[in-house]
Amino acid sequence: MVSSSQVAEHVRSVHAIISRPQRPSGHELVARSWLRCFHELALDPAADDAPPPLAPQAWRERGDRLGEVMDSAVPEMQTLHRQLDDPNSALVLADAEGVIVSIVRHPGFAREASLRGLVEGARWSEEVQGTNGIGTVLAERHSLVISREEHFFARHTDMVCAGAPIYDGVGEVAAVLAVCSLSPGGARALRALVERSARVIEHRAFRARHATDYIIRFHAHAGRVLTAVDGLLALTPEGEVIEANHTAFELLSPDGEALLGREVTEFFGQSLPELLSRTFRAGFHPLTLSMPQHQTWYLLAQQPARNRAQSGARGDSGSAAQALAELDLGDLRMAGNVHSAMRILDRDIPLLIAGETGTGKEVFARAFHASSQRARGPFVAINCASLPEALIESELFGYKQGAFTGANRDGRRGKVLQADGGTLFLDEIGDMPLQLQARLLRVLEERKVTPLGGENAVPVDLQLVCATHRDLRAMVRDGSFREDLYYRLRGMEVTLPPLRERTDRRALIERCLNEEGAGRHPPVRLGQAAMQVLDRYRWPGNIRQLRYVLRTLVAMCDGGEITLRDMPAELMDAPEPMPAPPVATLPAADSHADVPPPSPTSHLNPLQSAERDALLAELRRHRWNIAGLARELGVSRNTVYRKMKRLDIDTDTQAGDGY
Ligand SMILES: Nc1ncnc2c1ncn2[C@@H]1O[C@H](COP(=O)(O)OP(=O)(O)OP(=O)(O)O)[C@@H](O)[C@H]1O
Repeated sequence: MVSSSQVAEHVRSVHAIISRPQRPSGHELVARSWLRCFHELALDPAADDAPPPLAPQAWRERGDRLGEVMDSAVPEMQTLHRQLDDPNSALVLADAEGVIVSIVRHPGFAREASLRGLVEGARWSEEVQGTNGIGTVLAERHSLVISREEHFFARHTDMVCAGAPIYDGVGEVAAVLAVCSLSPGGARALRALVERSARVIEHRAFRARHATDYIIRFHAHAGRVLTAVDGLLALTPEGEVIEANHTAFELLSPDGEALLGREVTEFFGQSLPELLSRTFRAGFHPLTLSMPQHQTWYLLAQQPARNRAQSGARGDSGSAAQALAELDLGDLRMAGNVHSAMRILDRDIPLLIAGETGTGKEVFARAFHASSQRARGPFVAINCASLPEALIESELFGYKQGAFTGANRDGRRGKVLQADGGTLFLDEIGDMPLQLQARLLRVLEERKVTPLGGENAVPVDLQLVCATHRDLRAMVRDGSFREDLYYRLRGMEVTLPPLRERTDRRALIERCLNEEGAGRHPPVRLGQAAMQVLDRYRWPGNIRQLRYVLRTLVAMCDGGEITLRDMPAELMDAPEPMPAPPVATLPAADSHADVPPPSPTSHLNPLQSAERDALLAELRRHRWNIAGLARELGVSRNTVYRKMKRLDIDTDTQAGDGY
């Protein structure tokens, strides 16, 4: 806590700044806030008490009023909290009046947090808490960091607080996401992380709120379309703007001119139906629109994720299509796939999922089913590659009693009929024998099944989803797959990217780790260097292999953290480094803070760089005591020196480190 001499010192510096006519440049924002606190709000910097927090019912109601923002914030806050990995911090969501409605913190920080008023129901507006990373964000309407002595109240001067606004669809601040930390360092990085998470929350909330509206996603930079920082417009079927996200306001209305209620043609020179059909023809890749004033927009028009009738019928407005949406972790191609699949939900169009083994084709099929109106019906999966050819037919179409020798006496319904009212998932469809392809085609065309040995065709109503890792088009060309069936199956085709090409790999690794480590106390985390190795590995077995590796790591992990030393040798010795991903995932809002300086070690391959980072981290942990590190690793000092040499770590590096 802050001592009385520090309080006196702080009060003196507050008075010095607010009474000075000329304020030091670079601190205008803080000085402005101090002036507000002192003159307009008549606050005393030495005051050391705050009003009690609101009663639980009152702050819970405020949280409920945030609706989709609250729903989207909860999982994102958990992810950010894990990423920050700071036991002395609290991550909070406050409403537009600065009242904390949700908080995530380490259990060990609970007492410190409540001593500082970082509890649900506490109000952190400037009126109550002076200059701070929540109230000052509300006053200034942009993300910022309030660091230690920049707080108005002396009682907060041992804290760093970074906050970012979350906007609603009409350009107003709906909430603030903030992290308050007692740990030293990293304020700029904190701000970038909080800002990015705020954008993710805002984006998800916007899309959930407008699941039944037409959406335009756009940006002036091609790489930002379909990320959490693109512009979003929600439109009526006539193409009128209903709501816009903050980026859209910034891009289309930089001077604050009206945006809502205007027609989309005014901005992009084309009507909504034109944009929709061009997007469709472009295979759901962003269009390039060159405007007369030399402005170029990259844009994608999307149909409603759900139609209104469906949303009513499901009666779970927020969560429909959720299972599919959850597969979108930021990779451009996955986002496109999810979007394409959403478009055909409940429209009786077969889905064909292509992709290497282990890329999540079955997971995608299940999510498609779970997001549809058939979610309560059966999901029936059959792997055409794992069944003997002779059995596929009876497995699929069933048989009447006594149809063939060895058949069950009572007959069998077959998978197709079992899937009635639900989804039939035919995995490895490329392995289906030609003669059965003809039968399947007939079922799809007639929507009726005749079991083996039976006479009467039984009507069936199902959604068909097929998957393959083969090149079906080539199979059609060489005659091993029926062309008519191929076109019948691929009403919509999505290709899942291999893990090594996904730009959201880290998020996916985090997600799989959470699932594999569910229920572990303390939760298992990945150290930075270990994450880097996983991120850069080639993953020939894709997500399936990733899950096996994580499962083993979790099982073997004694403490709470998986480190480089726990990594299996095949990952460390991988011969080929990962190629750089094709597009950036989420450009951080504070992009300057994130641009790394040119590396003196750029001749190292990514795996070597990961090794270098890990060794550097270990050296720092040992304050560059090589003998100590060697002892801990159980190797000779010479081995450490050799490794340092090979990885370009020398005493200059140490000097740059400040040791
Ligand atoms: N988005 C995801 N999040 C978490 N785990 C996933 C995801 N996608 C796939 N997985 C995991 O990866 C593994 C492989 O997934 P799945 O069986 O769907 O792949 P597949 O492409 O159908 O494989 P195959 O072609 O070999 O049948 C499973 O353990 C699954 O849980």
